[in-house]
Amino acid sequence: MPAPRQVCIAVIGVGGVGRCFLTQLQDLSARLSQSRLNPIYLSLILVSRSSKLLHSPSYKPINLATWEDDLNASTVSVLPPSEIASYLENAPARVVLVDNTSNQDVANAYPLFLKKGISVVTPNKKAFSDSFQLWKDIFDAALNGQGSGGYVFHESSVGAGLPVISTLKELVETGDEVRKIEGVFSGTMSFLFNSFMPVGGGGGSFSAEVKKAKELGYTEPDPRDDLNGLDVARKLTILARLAGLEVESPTSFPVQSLIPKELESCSSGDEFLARLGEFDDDMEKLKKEAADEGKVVRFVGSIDVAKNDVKVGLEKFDVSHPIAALKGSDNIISFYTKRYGDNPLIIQGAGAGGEVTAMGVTGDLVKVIRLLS
Ligand SMILES: NC(=O)C1=CN([C@@H]2O[C@H](COP(=O)(O)OP(=O)(O)OC[C@H]3O[C@@H](n4cnc5c(N)ncnc54)[C@H](OP(=O)(O)O)[C@@H]3O)[C@@H](O)[C@H]2O)C=CC1
Ligand SMILES: N[C@@H](CC=O)C(=O)O
Ligand code: NA
Repeated sequence: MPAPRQVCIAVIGVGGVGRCFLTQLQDLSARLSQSRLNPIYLSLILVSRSSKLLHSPSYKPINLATWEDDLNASTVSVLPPSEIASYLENAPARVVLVDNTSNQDVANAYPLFLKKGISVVTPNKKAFSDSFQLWKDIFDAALNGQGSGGYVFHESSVGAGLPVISTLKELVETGDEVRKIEGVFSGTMSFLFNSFMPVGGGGGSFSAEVKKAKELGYTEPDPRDDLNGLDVARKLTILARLAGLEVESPTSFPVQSLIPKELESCSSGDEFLARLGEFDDDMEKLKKEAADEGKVVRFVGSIDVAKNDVKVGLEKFDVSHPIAALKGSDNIISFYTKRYGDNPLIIQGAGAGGEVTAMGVTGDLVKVIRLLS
């Protein structure tokens, strides 16, 4: 029988997604360690939030049942990514870093982690949708890119746990020609328009639905990052790059913002949310204009690969269109390819929420563990 193997895990970010991930990690850890033929032991060796960090110089595993109390009791301040990388590179087994933040500094350090042999799994879009140079640096360092370092997987950076990135990669790797990708890419925007402007009329005020989307854990930490279209633009940047386009950044193509001009100078997300209701009438007008044409408005994006054309914004849809019929935070993503012809390959389901996003992260972790074992 082969010797039992160990994989060390470090988790940065324990918010809506991070907490769900840690619960899923506890289950996964129990299942892998109980395998009779091929046990694998997962050791959590670092956990951190924005203010605090828990780790041990001797790499003593953190208890997955008590991590939260133990982290709260920690007196260690958060460390810069370079120090975290130095700690992790000397761990007693291969390490997977799970970044559950939306932090740019952590994202910028992925090439460093990867070069040190540390694998990265993450729902954080920042690294893959920032400059094209950062994208190149990551995949030049990664073992599942052109490099010899750790592995990198980021399924939940688009469509939460839905298999969007793995599907696109397989289309490309098996030689299909991806022509167009289009759909609804934001759980927040989907929820907002499905509940503010449902087919058949009714719906709450726009500002009240934004607050609900935040409470449900669908929005980015600052909901302005969803409403300004940038979150969708980041997802399209990632998909366009995977489809072969050298998109320079999420601001290098047209993106429609739903932030009223007067609120662009708000100094915080809370101030923005407190004042958003002042603009509900504008959104009601948009709703009425569409209804008068027998349509609804939805926030969509598209990538035309041949034309190198990416765009994000509002569009009107007939009430019979599948995009108009979406429910809750559902995303719908259609891949038009040479093989699939006029009938696209379609992926649909919840595109935001802690559990479904964490599932994509845990799925990526399982892929890395298999590759490392
Ligand atoms: N929520 C969703 O439905 C989806 C989210 N995502 C992505 O998942 C990621 C996490 O989202 P979500 O859980 O909703 O966000 P939250 O705001 O709920 O959680 C973010 C966590 O990151 C921590 N954090 C922020 N900066 C740092 C830092 N420098 N060092 C250590 N910890 C830090 C925060 O610390 P503290 O607790 O101290 O505030 C918090 O624990 C984001 O990148 C998001 O885009 C992707 C798909 C869907
Ligand atoms: N805020 C995002 C979360 C997932 O990426 C969304 O609403 O889709
Ligand atoms: Na996904």
